[in-house]
Amino acid sequence: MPTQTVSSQKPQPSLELDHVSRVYDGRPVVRDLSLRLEPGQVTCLLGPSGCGKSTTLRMAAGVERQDSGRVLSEGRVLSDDAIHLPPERREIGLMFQDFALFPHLTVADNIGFGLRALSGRERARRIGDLLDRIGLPGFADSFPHQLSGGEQQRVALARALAPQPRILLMDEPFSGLDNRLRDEIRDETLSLLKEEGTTVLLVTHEPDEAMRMADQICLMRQGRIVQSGAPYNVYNTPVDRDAAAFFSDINVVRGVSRNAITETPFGQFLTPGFGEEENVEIIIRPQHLKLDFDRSGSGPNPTPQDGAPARGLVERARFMGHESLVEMRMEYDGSMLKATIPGVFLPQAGTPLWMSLRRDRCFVFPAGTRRGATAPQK
Ligand SMILES: Nc1ncnc2c1ncn2[C@@H]1O[C@H](COP(=O)(O)OP(=O)(O)OP(=O)(O)O)[C@@H](O)[C@H]1O
Repeated sequence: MPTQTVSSQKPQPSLELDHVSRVYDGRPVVRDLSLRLEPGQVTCLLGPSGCGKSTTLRMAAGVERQDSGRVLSEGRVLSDDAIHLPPERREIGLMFQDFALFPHLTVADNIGFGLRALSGRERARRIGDLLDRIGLPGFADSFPHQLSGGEQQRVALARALAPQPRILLMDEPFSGLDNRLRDEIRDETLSLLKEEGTTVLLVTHEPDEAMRMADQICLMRQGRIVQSGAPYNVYNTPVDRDAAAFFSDINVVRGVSRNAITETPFGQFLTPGFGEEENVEIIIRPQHLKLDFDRSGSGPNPTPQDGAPARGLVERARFMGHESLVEMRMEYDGSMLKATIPGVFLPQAGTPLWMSLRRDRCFVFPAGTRRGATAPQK
């Protein structure tokens, strides 16, 4: 096999992209991107449409060749300037959005498509086992057109996993399913992937999907990975304002740093490392903005955890199912802030309420910059 081995002291990732780049028509769409898939883990490439996720996945698969950089598997070079193994020689499974089953083959033959090397008995055993595990034991002789969308998706997953690929690359595999079914199929898929111990790279533009599925999220923007880590860390310590905003609505409180302190209607924030007179943005998610009733013009006492409260008037309140969304207009400067409150809380428009910010959930960034994170305020 025309491959080379690269020595390394660290445990080898199942798949590694090493400084890969891709240019289309003179436009860089993947820029110097490095990524490691750890064995048995689900890694989600998450980002807005057009940021280069699918191109990255196609280079990992070998369907497409990078202009520069390398693709390795367990330290073995799969593709670089000299070598390029085709997809079928990479022991990689692929599953795309249009998971097109072969319409003229039965469910069993679709699942068994990649198992032609096995004996008839072994093949039948593996197909039967997978049919049981996807919850479709009686469907072996059905044809794809006789199945619902969710059932077809399950069969496509079984087909992709049947040859026991070490690595499965999935490009928006759930996007053809309706919302309710999607959650169910995602959970089933994750259980099956974990049972099989498959290493997965999953491309999605949906933060909820990445949070639900991933061991590691790689957040992409304009051809680069701007942040990667466990879902909890990526959500709770965003690298910049846009990274925070990708996962939920955000509130932005603005101020100016003077002597390493930024005054806001919610009290002082420490802004060490900021320039004198530098504009500061304090970001907080709506669920971390607290609301309190107005008691004859005064609010709750300031605390180290929540800083000082600021008063506002309810602009509108809406019931969203499991929570209520309250939009507040700040008395201080007329700006709008949003709070989400669990359960039913629907104050009348014009009601005065006091808002405070959970300090440990605030992110402080220089205004208008990307990737300039400082630590959350303690
Ligand atoms: N074969 C191609 N030729 C020219 N441009 C391409 C080609 N494939 C993709 N592009 C462009 O490269 C950019 C990145 O595309 P890519 O499909 O990787 O993004 P994506 O993040 O997966 O987006 P989406 O979620 O919409 O699929 C896009 O602007 C796209 O139009």
